[in-house]
Amino acid sequence: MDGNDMGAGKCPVMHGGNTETGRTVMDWWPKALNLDILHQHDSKTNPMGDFDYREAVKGLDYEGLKADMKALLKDSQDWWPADWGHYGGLMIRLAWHSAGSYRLADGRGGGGAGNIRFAPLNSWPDNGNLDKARRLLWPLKKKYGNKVSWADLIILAGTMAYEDMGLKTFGFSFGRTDIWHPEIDTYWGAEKEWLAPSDTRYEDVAKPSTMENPLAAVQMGLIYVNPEGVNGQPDPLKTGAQVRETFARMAMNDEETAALTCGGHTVGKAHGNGDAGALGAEPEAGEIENQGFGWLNPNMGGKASNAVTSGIEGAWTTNPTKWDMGYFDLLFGYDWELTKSPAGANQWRPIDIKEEHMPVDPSDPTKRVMPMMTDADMAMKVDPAYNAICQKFMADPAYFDDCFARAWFKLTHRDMGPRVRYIGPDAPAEDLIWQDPIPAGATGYDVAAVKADIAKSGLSGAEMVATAWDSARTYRQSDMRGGANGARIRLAPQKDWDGNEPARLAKVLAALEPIAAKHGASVADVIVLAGNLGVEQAAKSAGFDLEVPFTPGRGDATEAMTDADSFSVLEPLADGFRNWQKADYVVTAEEMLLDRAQLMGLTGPEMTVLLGGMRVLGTNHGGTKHGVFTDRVGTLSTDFFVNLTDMAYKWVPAGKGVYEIQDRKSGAVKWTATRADLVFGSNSILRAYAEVYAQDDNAGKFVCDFVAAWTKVMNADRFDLA
Ligand code: HEM
Repeated sequence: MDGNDMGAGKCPVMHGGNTETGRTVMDWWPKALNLDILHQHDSKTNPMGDFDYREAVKGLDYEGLKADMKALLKDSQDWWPADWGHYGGLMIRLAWHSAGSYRLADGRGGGGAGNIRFAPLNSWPDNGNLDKARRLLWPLKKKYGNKVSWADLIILAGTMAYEDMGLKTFGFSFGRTDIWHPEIDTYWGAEKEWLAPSDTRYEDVAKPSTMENPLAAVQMGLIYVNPEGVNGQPDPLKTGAQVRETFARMAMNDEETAALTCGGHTVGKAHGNGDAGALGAEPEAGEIENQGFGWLNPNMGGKASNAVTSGIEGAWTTNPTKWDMGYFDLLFGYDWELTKSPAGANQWRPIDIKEEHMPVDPSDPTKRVMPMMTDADMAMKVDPAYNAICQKFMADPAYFDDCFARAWFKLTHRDMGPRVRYIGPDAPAEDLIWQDPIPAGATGYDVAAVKADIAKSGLSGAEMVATAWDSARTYRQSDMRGGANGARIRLAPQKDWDGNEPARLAKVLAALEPIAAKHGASVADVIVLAGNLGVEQAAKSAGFDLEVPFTPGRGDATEAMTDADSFSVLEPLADGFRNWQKADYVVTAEEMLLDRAQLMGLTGPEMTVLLGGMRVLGTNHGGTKHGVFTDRVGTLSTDFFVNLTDMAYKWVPAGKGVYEIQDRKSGAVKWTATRADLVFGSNSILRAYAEVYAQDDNAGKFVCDFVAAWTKVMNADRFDLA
């Protein structure tokens, strides 16, 4: 019998492969660790192979693309006609929704990778009709090809739209590399239903700060707030409070938030002139013949004014294709009353508006139509703090222009990391505090002499390794912040974080800072060099004479260059690698370990080898016994893996998150461990990795792999070398 012999009652179709996403082999155990988040964006899913986009874009005809973009914005297509013959509003919304998924808490989301091309973002209710915007851009993507990524093209489209409509922008950087499948590490919320009521993600929806972290949108499928009000109930004051919290979670203060909202709605319009219920499915659920288009509107009839997107209908200003002060003129020039759009959405209407203040119909310049405000726009007038900021903008339009231009630049560039990563002729040269600036460091000093002085400093190997690790571990690839470069570990707030053991840190810095000064090296370099020395000494006591690779040139940041508030989100609440944890976190130690490894850009084997190494180097927090798996602390041995897989021991729970490693025969407690340690024996994949390093023939491989992973962590933020 072969696979084609179908017995009675069996499915007549060959169906051997798991070809749908609805059920994966791991669905049986939804609580199992999702190690796949460490192995995304594999070269096998990338049609471009090892193509280096950030190099290729340097050969782009920048001015040609910008001119073509401005022409495209005004070239209305019959299949999706432009409002007033200008796609500016639509493209700005595309760029804003691309960038606006960024959240400060974990640095994930944002427009830096072109993820809006894929589900779920391509099908979020809030991203309605942005599929059209991307398809409109296709001719330019096709023409400029490999030299421009989708991610860059999308942000450029919004920025050129503003420029074309009259704003002097703050600049633009290329350099966003596309991904080729959706990120699987980003947590967008636990809801199973689009636009489920806000209450599911708040402890108390009346208190915006109680929204679940790291989320930054009030409902599943929205970019920020519900435009109709909290849970769809209009009340501008309450909506204003949610606007404040959601934008703060995107790293925006009140002034930036007001500038963005008012400047965002200075151009374009909302679409709700028809029956929202008539729209087809979102792109990911669409019929195959729709070719990736969603929200198909049977009543469009080739007319821009019939479009339905949010369900809200109308423009905010009299001249919606011009960068001007029109938003303030109408919002503050009239009183507003609640009304419903043709699609039934809650929105606000001006009372007794003068005919000449009404915008014209997007499809018919001879007809004037009502403008509108959303509940979030009304918040700009009703909320006292936003109102005061708007008064300042109205009194000084040049100030408003500058605030908006800077906030738009921050919105669209924040997740690109430091300024050294910017590419192209329009990248601004000014250092901005949110870029976490770091001055260039010295390279010409005598590295061997520095190391010799560190060796004489009296610091222990564990002290040196732990300090270098603490300095580097804040790095997150999600928005390329943190890391050892800048030596911000010696500044507030980092120097005072519990996890950095302030007393031990102060002692180590007091020993290393004079050495840095003596040799003209940065403290950042000397911290890493000390860690490398600690690793070399530990390898030597295991019988391996090696030198950890080192490249000088890190700089030292100052307090003035450090936005202390925005650094507080980088504080590790747990670090499974150092077996350190604050008692009251909700996810388990192994989940924290996995999350940190993903943010640091480590693979599963790298995470394994680093953890196993840290456990024998004696770097566990505060000298507690947890997680010391060896009788020869400070030797870079495979003891963690050997002991973990040794049947002479058994593992016994001994209180919250702590386990005793007992000798099976005598019952004596040999060591203690936490969940972050035990998962390397319990998870089937991690155990397979652990077994590799426990094998007799892999002690040398372990040391090599540890040094390679360590070097990767120490250099993760060296964008100056890229
Ligand atoms: C307070 C948060 C915000 C809310 C609740 C909000 C809500 C909305 C809604 C409901 C629409 C109508 C979509 C449609 O039906 O086509 C819209 C459109 C638009 N939004 Fe916002 N928005 C917010 C912030 C922003 C920001 C920060 C920007 C950019 C800086 C922006 C730029 C735009 C633009 C340009 C359009 C017009 C789109 C077009 O002409 O097709 N919005 N917004």
